[in-house]
Amino acid sequence: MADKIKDAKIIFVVGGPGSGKGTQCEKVVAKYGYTHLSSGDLLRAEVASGSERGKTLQAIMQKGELVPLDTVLDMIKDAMIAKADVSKGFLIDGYPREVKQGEEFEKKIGAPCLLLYIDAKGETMVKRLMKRGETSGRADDNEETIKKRLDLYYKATEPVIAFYSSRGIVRKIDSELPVDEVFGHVAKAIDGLK
Ligand SMILES: Nc1ncnc2c1ncn2[C@H]1C[C@H](O)[C@@H](COP(=O)(O)OP(=O)(O)O)O1
Ligand SMILES: [Mg+2]
Repeated sequence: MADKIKDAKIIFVVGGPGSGKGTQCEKVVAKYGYTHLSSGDLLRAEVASGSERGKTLQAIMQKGELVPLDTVLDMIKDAMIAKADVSKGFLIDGYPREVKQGEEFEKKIGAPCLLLYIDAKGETMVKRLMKRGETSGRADDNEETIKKRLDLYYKATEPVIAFYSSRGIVRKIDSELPVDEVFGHVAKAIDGLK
């Protein structure tokens, strides 16, 4: 089963909460037909299902903490396998959150050919998340949880970027720009793939 996705084009989309990962991924889907898998969306769908696992996940996410690695990875892998036959490539959005998650992903699924590093300033991310929180209904889009998520991002996720930089697959995207300009740079990075 996993063989089907071994040779797939895999792009990691990494950046802080509210940096614009989801926004850019949607545009990539529209232009390139890639499959967008947001680890956060997969987890929130599990929460919405009302399952026991969902209840445990909700408590963790509400605190702004990372859910157990195996849970996220299994969800991503299942979703990738489900799309393997029709997908031209996969955008893995919001994963890896820490270096260990990247290592496990590569062991169980495959290696990314590109890491899009969606970069915005801390104050910009807070501002965007507070605004998103007015309508998102997300339990973690509140001031206290936002602060925890940002701290965790700097501590756990920034090392992910350093880890993949040494492989030469990181493209840093300035996400302070208007959405369409940001996308121009994202598209250039994707067009640069073999
Ligand atoms: N380049 C940009 N300029 C202004 N606002 C942006 C932006 N990119 C995203 N946003 C807005 C849309 C959302 O309300 C909010 C967070 O974006 P998002 O795509 O949901 O972020 P993420 O998925 O990284 O958490 O910021
Ligand atoms: Mg998102």
